[in-house]
Amino acid sequence: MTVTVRVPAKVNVQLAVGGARADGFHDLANVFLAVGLYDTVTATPADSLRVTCSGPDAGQVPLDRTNLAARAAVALAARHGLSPDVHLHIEKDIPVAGGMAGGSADGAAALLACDRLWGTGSSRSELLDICAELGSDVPFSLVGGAALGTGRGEKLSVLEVGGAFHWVFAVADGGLSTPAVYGEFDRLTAGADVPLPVASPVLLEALRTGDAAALAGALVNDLQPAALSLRPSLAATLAVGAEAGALAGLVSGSGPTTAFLAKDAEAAGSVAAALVASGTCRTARVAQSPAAGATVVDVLSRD
Ligand SMILES: C[C@@](CO)(OP(=O)(O)O)[C@H](O)COP(=O)(O)OP(=O)(O)OC[C@H]1O[C@@H](n2ccc(N)nc2=O)[C@H](O)[C@@H]1O
Ligand SMILES: Nc1ncnc2c1ncn2[C@@H]1O[C@H](COP(=O)(O)OP(=O)(O)O)[C@@H](O)[C@H]1O
Repeated sequence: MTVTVRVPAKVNVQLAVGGARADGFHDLANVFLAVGLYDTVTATPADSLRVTCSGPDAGQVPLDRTNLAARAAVALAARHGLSPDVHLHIEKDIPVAGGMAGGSADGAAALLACDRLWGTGSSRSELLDICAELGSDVPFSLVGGAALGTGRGEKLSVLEVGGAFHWVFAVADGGLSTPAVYGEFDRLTAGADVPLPVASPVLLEALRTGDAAALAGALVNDLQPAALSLRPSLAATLAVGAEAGALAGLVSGSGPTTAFLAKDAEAAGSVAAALVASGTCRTARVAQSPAAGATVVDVLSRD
């Protein structure tokens, strides 16, 4: 049997970051929105655990047991006393180390694929527990749509979304390390009174009503100053998107991908063209949200 799962990227429409906790993590009010850029993970029985990856950025993806897809298989197998003998193939379309949760997406997808392949029949809440062990963003990749993540981002409450939003993502050269960006946030806020992170009622209402202009006015990312400090060239990308008519732009999560909200599909096309022409990013991608979470799209039986 072969099981294929499709899983979306995310953008953080609000990322409110509190002070560093004793365990090194930061409490968040993290409003996740899944966007229609997808990886697919295919799980096939094998003699041992093996990860392969295809796609233009495949060379940047680790293929050892640090890969989040491999870690997901190991975690599920351990819970059931199984050996994680599976071939996981990742077709990577989500930018790598770009603040779009591509690794987390592959973790959630592999978990769902292996659960189906091995017939382990995990409940939704068991799957979500394993996701949270794998990383703060992994539960959201399973759930998709839109959700508020509290704690370190792993405790989710699903949010209503009243319409489609049109995005442009400017993909930067190279990645940014998430711990390094949180570390820079700590350095920039040292000595300051960091407020408790809370979700913005205006932003939640804009999502609920599908109002792009209102959402644009409420977009906020507390990690943006840290990402800009580590990668000052992102300011030029943000300026190009604004001049090209985006309703608003911000750094996606820990970056360095920048995300621009557009009025409609046509406006998104012109913002993308302007970003590519400016030479301030490696490429630009258009995508809509919300998108469904990790979903089994194909099951092939051998017989
Ligand atoms: C910033 C965000 C926004 O959604 O995502 P990215 O933009 O990187 O995709 C997340 O908070 C990233 O989540 P994720 O990438 O799953 O992080 P984890 O593996 O759990 O943690 C990696 C490291 O990030 C830092 N970290 C992560 C989450 C959090 N709430 N506080 C933190 O300080 C810690 O240094 C931790 O060791
Ligand atoms: N399946 C995976 N896909 C991409 N990166 C992965 C994967 N598994 C582990 N990683 C590691 O996670 C790091 C962060 O990648 P990614 O999840 O794409 O970005 P971000 O955390 O910025 O959203 C990469 O640099 C890579 O070393």
